[in-house]
Amino acid sequence: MNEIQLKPIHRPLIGELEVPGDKSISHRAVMLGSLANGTTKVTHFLEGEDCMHTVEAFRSMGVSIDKEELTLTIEGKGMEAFVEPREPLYFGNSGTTARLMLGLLSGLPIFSIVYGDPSLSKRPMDRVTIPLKKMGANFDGREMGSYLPLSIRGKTLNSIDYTMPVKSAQVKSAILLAGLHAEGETKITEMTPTRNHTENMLRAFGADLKTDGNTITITNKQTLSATDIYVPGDISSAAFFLAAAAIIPGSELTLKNVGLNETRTGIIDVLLAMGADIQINNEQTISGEIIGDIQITYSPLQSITIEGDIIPRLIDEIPILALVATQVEGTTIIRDAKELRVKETDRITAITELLTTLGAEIEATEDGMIIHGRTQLAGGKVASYDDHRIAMMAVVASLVANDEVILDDVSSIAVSYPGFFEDLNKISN
Ligand SMILES: O=C(O)C1=C[C@@H](OP(=O)(O)O)[C@@H](O)[C@H](O)C1
Ligand SMILES: C=C(OP(=O)(O)O)C(=O)O
Repeated sequence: MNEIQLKPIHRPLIGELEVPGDKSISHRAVMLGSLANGTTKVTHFLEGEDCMHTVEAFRSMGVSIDKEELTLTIEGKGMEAFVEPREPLYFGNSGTTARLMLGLLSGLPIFSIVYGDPSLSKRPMDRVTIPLKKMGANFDGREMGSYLPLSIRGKTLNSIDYTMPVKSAQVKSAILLAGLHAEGETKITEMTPTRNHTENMLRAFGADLKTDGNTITITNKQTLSATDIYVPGDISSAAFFLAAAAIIPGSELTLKNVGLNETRTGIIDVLLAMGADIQINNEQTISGEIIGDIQITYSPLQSITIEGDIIPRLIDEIPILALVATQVEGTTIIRDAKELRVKETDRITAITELLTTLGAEIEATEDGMIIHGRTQLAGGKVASYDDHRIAMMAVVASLVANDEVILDDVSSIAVSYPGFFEDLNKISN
């Protein structure tokens, strides 16, 4: 255990930061770079534990991936060059690695066994194995292939026309990756748009992909061509500092080169709707993704209701938004977010228990939370539930608490934000 005592800071956050690379885009760059023909250079890669598990998986299948600081050089030789991994592939805590790799591995001509840490072993995999089995994929594992560990005997798949029952970019991406190697045309329809980084990056690698409303069609037998990828700053990491600046009077922060893909910017829309003072500068498009600088100046906020189609656009930011809600006037309602129950931990329970310990007025509902603001948070002893986003939320909570917060373990933060405390120090000293 890596317990930490966190003291309130009682001063504004001031300055400029460049947050680490986007986790979703980093995973996808390794996957597509490995499948492509030629050399792919990935810059501003996220060296968080989750993305490193993706890198290690491809190295175990014979792909040469060189890493120098935050630059990867991937020597892709197409899928025929993949070798059978000798050992089971370990995906740690990473749901994205697990779901996307199941799609990719089921269409490769190799046998593999995949597993993860205790948290990942509890997360549902049937949301991808059900549609992949419809494509002919061969899985075996507990409860008919619903949970890791799973074994996969890859083969040529059939295409499908699939309407997704869950709002999940991981499911969409798994089917798209399987569709790359399936016979014919694979069609996926989503009820609500989810993050579209797989689609953007497949296009950057030259794949033939059509989007018509909420339906995406991919044709088979595609050869991907290597291309260089710059990974924008992760808005899900930036969210912790945006939120901190939004609730600490006098704060003024600029977060540089953050990914602003509109399937991810729900946090900005919510903070603006609450009354935050946010400006976006220097917008540009690189490797098919919009990036820009986010400037935030503290201003008093009001409660709102967060529900419906915006939820997938801020799903990973709900822990930090719940903390913001404790610091604004009025009652904030979060609903339609049942997915939080199957993340690294049951995040609805984790958020509610943690913030209650610190004196917040918050109640859990089946698919969200109701939070009554504004409360002065107190100190206390809290648990991270081994979940990086809960741990970082607790750290931000400690900045506005009136006494010391003791957090049981901070090691999970390395999953998505290895330099989190260094970056916090840069703007809080
Ligand atoms: O595709 C991705 O990279 C991700 C999709 C989301 O999960 P779901 O697809 O399960 O909603 C998100 O919570 C996760 O952090 C990353
Ligand atoms: C849910 C998350 O990631 P994953 O599903 O990849 O574990 C997250 O980063 O908050």
